[in-house]
Amino acid sequence: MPPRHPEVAHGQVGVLLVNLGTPDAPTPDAVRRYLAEFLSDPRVVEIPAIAWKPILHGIILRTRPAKSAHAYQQVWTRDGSPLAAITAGQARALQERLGDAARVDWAMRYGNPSIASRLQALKDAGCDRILVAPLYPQYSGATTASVVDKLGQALGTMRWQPAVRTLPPYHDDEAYISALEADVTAQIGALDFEPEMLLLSYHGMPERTLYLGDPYHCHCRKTSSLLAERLAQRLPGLRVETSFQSRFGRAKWLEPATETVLDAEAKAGTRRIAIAAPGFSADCVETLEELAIRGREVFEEAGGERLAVLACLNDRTPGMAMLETLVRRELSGWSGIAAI
Ligand SMILES: C=CC1=C(C)c2cc3[nH]c(cc4nc(cc5[nH]c(cc1n2)c(C)c5CCC(=O)O)C(CCC(=O)O)=C4C)c(C)c3C=C
Ligand SMILES: [Fe+2]
Ligand SMILES: [Fe+2]
Repeated sequence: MPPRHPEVAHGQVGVLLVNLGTPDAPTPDAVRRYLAEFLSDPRVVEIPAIAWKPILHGIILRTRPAKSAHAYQQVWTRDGSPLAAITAGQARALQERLGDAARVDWAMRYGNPSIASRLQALKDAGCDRILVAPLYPQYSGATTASVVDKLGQALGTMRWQPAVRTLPPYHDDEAYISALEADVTAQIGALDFEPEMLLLSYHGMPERTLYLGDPYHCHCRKTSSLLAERLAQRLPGLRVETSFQSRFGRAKWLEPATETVLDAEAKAGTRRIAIAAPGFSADCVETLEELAIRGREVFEEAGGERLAVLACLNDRTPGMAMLETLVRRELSGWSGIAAI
């Protein structure tokens, strides 16, 4: 084969947005495939494989897919899984904002489209400098680090690698806090009732990870305190609390649990609550089903009257302006792209 280097496109900058991943269809089979990959990641379940595999294949993958498929069916859209549809929308919106400065694509850590396939696609399109942006504001080993692990594996198969850098966590970034402040304030202002309390619900993690040095819990708390400080000016009198949702498995998870707070607040007389999920860049089964359907049931059964589950930043203006700022900052210095 003659050398093909001179003909190969190069000199472009790429941006790869990465989120968690989602099943290809809301069916038990597709959910089983997705969960098998997700829950085999040692960053997610930190139990030695020899002990975990029999539990995963013997119990979890026999029982959970049907239950989870039911949850996915309730939130599935014409464009597929909300998480995938919104992430694709974020990539389109960011491409519009960046224009010729960079080529934007998106991938999922588990399932499709894979990090390896979109990394290669960017490389084939001439991107020899690529920013990989895990869309997790708060760092955790199970999310941010797992994306970087998978990126490393993909690079390990490439003869001619692009130069890469990764977006750092942005839990306390001025651009992120301002986007949340603007978005939450606007959404609460548009409600037909006045909430007594704003609950900031983050995805949970096993509590043990906190003692092992994972900064996730501290990052969540920091986001909450920075946002609460801003909201105290904009919405005085609104009580802001933090909780952790989506408990999985038997170990102790970060507390307080979102469900427990909704139940206890209603029983203590709180009638009107708004929930925001600042740790999720895009609405997904965890916000649309767990919070907006099951959370509402818990709150109403305990005597609560109004529950508003606010939308995530998604691909609307405040969130996209934030992403543009974060990405331009990382790209500045690459091909003369200016930071803003
Ligand atoms: C935003 C940060 C997330 C952290 C931290 C996280 C940790 C974590 N998750 C599980 C188990 C499950 N998570 C599931 C769904 C899910 N998780 C996140 C994000 C974080 N997870 C998102 C965005 C989603 C939604 C995916 C979608 O398709 O919409 C699920 C699957 C759904 C279900 O069966 O309930 C599981 C399982 C663990 C064990 C963990 C930390 C160790
Ligand atoms: Fe999760
Ligand atoms: Fe969940």
